Amino acid sequence: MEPKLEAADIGVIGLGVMGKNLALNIVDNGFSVAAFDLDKAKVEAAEQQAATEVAGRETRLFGVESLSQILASVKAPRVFLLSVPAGRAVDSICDALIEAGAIAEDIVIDTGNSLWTDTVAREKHYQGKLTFFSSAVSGGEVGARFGPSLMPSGDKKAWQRIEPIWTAIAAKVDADTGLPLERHQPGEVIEQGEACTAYIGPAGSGHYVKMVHNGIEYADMQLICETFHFMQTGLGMSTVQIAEVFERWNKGVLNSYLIEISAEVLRQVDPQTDKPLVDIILDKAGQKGTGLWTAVSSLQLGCPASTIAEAVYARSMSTQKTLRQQLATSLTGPAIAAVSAEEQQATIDALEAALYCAKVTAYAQGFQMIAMQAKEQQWELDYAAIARIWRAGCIIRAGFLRTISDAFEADAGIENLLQAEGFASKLNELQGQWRQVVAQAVVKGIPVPCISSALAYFDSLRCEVLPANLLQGQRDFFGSHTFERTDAPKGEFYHITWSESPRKLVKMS
Ligand SMILES: NC(=O)C1=CN([C@@H]2O[C@H](COP(=O)(O)OP(=O)(O)OC[C@H]3O[C@@H](n4cnc5c(N)ncnc54)[C@H](OP(=O)(O)O)[C@@H]3O)[C@@H](O)[C@H]2O)C=CC1
Ligand SMILES: O=C(CO)[C@H](O)[C@H](O)COP(=O)(O)O
Repeated sequence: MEPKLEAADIGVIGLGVMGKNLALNIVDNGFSVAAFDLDKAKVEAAEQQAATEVAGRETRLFGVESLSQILASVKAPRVFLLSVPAGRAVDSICDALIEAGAIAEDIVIDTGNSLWTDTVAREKHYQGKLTFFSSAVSGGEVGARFGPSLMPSGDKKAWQRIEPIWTAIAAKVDADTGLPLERHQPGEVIEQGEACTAYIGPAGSGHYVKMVHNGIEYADMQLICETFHFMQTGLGMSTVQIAEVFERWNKGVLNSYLIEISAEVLRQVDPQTDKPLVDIILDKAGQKGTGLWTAVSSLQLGCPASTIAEAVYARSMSTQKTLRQQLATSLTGPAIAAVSAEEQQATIDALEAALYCAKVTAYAQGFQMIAMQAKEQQWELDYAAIARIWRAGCIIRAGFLRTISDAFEADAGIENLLQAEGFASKLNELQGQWRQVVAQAVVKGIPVPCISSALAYFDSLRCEVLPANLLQGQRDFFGSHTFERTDAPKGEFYHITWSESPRKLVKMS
């Protein structure tokens, strides 16, 4: 590999699933790329693909053998895109770049799923040595190749420098319809439409937004899985019949990438056994941490995100396979009776309504978390823009993100999406079917942790008075923790002298 010094518009470091495809996407859009990976074979594969996949195209991707070579191969002011596993690899590359001669003006963009607090720390740590910038990416392999959703944050000058590349490679949506303008072929470019990227805010904010995106992704996926499980075990439907239901749902309010791919997965036959692939896939879910980080952050913020947290627990529960296998024989549940065709259809309709309502709660929880964190960190975020850049390219892209961006455009100050008229009226209308699904699941003994916790979230938000009054009484009883009164100003605290007789009310200072 002969480095072409001072030639490339950008250097890409890490040519795995995401890095290679982002590099090829950048090339499609007319920019030149110097590419590096620890694994030489990956560099050669990327070079080969860039050189051959579009007939007659001038090659704009060339590989380099070291970080020193990549530094020598990118036009100043230099920009480097990192696509490596979150954690130590990010720091080891930054440190090695500095040792190899990187300077403060060089921009290093971390596109991995890094923990947002690490990003905040890195921006500070590398100040004066290089410009550490971050841009979370969503869209998986195909998104990276043909148009991801990009969530950049950090130094504004760095953003001005990279914006043209980001705008070019991001997914696009039609400005009038809000629908994705998709491309599927190497070499294809979409210049019109709105790009699914927008400067999010100061360092860490983009990774926080991406983390919550993934939390919503966990919830969305688990909710779909619960409807699948209900149809399979409660309604006795085959995987192909359920795929047909998902295909129908994808044409309605549930229109989304995750519904679309769920239907495809259900239609897939295992090449080895000719059985539905889903029946062969072991029911133990993996996770890399972003959903868990979202759940932890919600607890730290005191922002209820129970639908998201239940989705993380559902993955953990799935991994307890041996325990479940043992208990499946000793813990009994109700027998599930066969249902009539009419009952089956009514239940499928109710499941569609329940899935829609529960999905809205996951987005409401996610957006409220982002707003609460923004307040704590003093980030000024544009929530409508965040919803807009999720309309295409990312894993949670869905028709209804337009309703979310419309809601924030109408009132940027809403605290929770359930305050938006469009969502409130829809959930009010559909809640009967949502309740029916949860009730039937309980009667039949089918676990629906996310759908049911979402309903509890909805019902809690509807409750003007929650039993936290009794709870405060309990706390005061055993620990003199005090309570506020409904008939006194907020911030005044009272205590009952529980162990005295007669008990007295004491106003605390
Ligand atoms: N896959 C996905 O759908 C998405 C992934 N992400 C995030 O993007 C990042 C990359 O993910 P993905 O592409 O899937 O991961 P991969 O494991 O496929 O790719 C990572 C690449 O980085 C290389 N690498 C690791 N350390 C170094 C280093 N020190 N110097 C140079 N190269 C290095 C690896 O090489 P080697 O294999 O030889 O170690 C590998 O080729 C992760 O943070 C991930 O969380 C974000 C959105 C979606
Ligand atoms: O960021 C992503 C999509 O938006 C990745 O696909 C994510 O890594 C998937 O997470 P997990 O492995 O925990 O399911």
